[in-house]
Amino acid sequence: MIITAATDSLQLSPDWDRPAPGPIQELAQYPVALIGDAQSRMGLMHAAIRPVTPGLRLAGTVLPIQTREGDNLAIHRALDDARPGDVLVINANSDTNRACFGDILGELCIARGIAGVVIDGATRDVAELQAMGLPTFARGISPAGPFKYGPGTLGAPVACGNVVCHPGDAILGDSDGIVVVPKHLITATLEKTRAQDNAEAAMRAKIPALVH
Ligand SMILES: O=C([O-])CC(=O)C(=O)O
Ligand SMILES: [Mg+2]
Repeated sequence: MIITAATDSLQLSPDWDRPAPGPIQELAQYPVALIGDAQSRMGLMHAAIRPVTPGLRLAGTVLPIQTREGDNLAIHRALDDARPGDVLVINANSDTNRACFGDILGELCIARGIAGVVIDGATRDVAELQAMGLPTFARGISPAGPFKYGPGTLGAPVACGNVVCHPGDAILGDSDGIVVVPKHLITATLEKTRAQDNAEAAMRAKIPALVH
């Protein structure tokens, strides 16, 4: 950690297997809405979780973090063990009055190859996050900074935007919002998404004939 703080209030989990990146990168070619349709319109986060770095798409695998609202010790500690392609998925108890994330953590994420950040809570420093190109989604934005005392959990499933997120699940984001694909369903969802895309292309092809 780049901060000096006791971490005995944090609960750590054993490491987990990450799914192969190929199918997730392929899923990332499709809109979040279409992926959601392919999984029966389930696994989509609450509409309050919005992009705060417009235009930056997100695709990677879930690294779940639970932190007390207004505190980010757990996020600092999580970055010690994070792997390239991980997405920080943070349950900050939906609190939007105090940010738990910002540009210094953002720079650490970039250095570690983190694919993006999704926060059921608030961030700050959004201009800097946009400039560094870190896809960031959050329930809110606040200039108020966080404390660093814990408690928190790392690597245990968390709720984020009403969706239960397990370590290693695929997570994708675009200007519409966020979808989570359970790890064991990534390949099946990719196939269904392709089929849904073909079905929509067939519908679009009929449109010109309707114009007189
Ligand atoms: O102060 C904090 O811990 C949050 C923040 O703004 C940063 O990481 O830059
Ligand atoms: Mg900052």
